[in-house]
Amino acid sequence: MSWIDISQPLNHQIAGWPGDTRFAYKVEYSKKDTGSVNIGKITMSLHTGTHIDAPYHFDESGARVDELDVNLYIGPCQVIDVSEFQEITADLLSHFTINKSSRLLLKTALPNDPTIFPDVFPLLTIKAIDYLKDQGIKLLGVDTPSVDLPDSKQLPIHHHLHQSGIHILENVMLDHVEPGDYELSALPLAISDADGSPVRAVIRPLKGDSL
Ligand SMILES: Nc1ccccc1C(=O)C[C@H](N)C(=O)O
Ligand SMILES: [Zn+2]
Ligand SMILES: [Zn+2]
Repeated sequence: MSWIDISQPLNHQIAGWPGDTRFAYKVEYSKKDTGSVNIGKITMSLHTGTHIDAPYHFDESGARVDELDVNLYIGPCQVIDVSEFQEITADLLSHFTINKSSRLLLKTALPNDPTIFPDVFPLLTIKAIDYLKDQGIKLLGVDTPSVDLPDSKQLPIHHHLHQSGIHILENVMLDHVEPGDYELSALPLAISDADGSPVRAVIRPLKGDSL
């Protein structure tokens, strides 16, 4: 089975977080300059497009990107469709059979348009996070720019996920993905001390017995 890209393309059209560093790419040294090669340069917030949050993003003493276990970001995952709901509650999640893959991707009601920063998007309740913890989830992926409200200063959902041992992957694209069991690869870059990292997130269907 082939891999399916669930990453937002990094280009000049991508919607960044309001007020944060926009994505830019240019050929800083051209083949004409160097006589041999084109050398590109990017400028971006580490929270642009499909990315992971290191706990240090919201907690001064939290782990940095290079301290995170790479095994979190590769392995079995489940995609569930919660797109009928504006709030993701424990009750709603309890109607799905969550498998033991420890990685969960939520396909929410927010349509995938990397060029638009949405005003509102679905959020998890605190009890929903407790439920995911009880189900053994270690990595939660969402198709929204954040797991908290855009103007939140307290970031209750980030903190509660962290306290529950659940790591965060944001801005995946799932509109073209059917719910089901997959294998995920969404490795952060090896950036020392960083608060987050862009990832290339891909999934491929798992056969029934390979969990
Ligand atoms: N760039 C920002 C600037 C200010 C406040 C938040 C951000 C975020 O990127 C939030 C992020 N996406 C998050 O939820 O982890
Ligand atoms: Zn982030
Ligand atoms: Zn976040």
